[in-house]
Amino acid sequence: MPLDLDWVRSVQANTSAIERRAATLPGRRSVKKEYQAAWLAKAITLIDLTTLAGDDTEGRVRRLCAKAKQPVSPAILEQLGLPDLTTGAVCVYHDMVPTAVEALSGSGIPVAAVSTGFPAGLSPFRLRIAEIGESVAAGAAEIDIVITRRHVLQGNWQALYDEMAEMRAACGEAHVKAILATGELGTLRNVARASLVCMMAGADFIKTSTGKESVNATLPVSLTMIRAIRAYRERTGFNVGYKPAGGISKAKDALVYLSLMKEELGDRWLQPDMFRFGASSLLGDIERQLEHFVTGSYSASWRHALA
Ligand SMILES: O=C[C@H](O)COP(=O)(O)O
Repeated sequence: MPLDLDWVRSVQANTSAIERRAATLPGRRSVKKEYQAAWLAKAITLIDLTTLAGDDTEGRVRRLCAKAKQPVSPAILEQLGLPDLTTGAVCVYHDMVPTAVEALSGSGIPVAAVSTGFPAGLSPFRLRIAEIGESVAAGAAEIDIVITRRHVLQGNWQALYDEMAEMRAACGEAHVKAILATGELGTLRNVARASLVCMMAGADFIKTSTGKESVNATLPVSLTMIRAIRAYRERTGFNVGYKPAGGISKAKDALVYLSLMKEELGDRWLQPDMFRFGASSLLGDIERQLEHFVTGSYSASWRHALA
């Protein structure tokens, strides 16, 4: 849709109310036993299993892809009655896209590439656009772009909209997730406004963080972005997906996020085309919990070192 500046400037965020609501979430009694196992299995299908490290190698990416195809040991999956469970996607740097595409071939698991000069997003704009094209040509079905934080901090919504719209166009058929790097946006009001502008410019998903900021996904930020998605849906009829990313590494945290999605947006946002966790180590903890559910004992975390 065109940029609606009146709408953007009218958006406010009541920080203390958002923080109060977010603080009630982790302390609640959680689901137990088979209900917990079912929610954790659901969480696995929503993970963008990620490696975004300077020392990534083809070998590491191939191991990660094997893990995405078979996220939990076959014995546990058999007991759960879920033999075909996979993660939602594998997320890598552009350079690793061909390796991931080859390793996942035939599995139906999409490859997501972080493009546009990730994580700072400050390389020349034409190079950021070219990088998207190269990632798509290499087989990435999903592109995680980073926005220019400066545009938000300066309230230059037109520049943010134009940037996002051009990146959206460069993605073609690929799905685009807009990383806001919320830890660098200063206020929750900025987070809400940036979310809205990216949705207006065509983002399929809005995503909290690169995982490289000093503050990554948080519940107050998530509540702010989820409410922006809800407002956008109510006003335009378009569903936009949500991806919290960075620092989500415990199964119990995943359950809190899923309950938040269910309460705020409903079951539609518990499907892989509407919700993802961006996480490098969450799967290992979920696997431990599922093993405990099936065997009654906890395994050492080193047994689940990968992912
Ligand atoms: O988008 C995904 C993040 O980079 C992953 O962050 P994490 O390593 O803290 O799970």
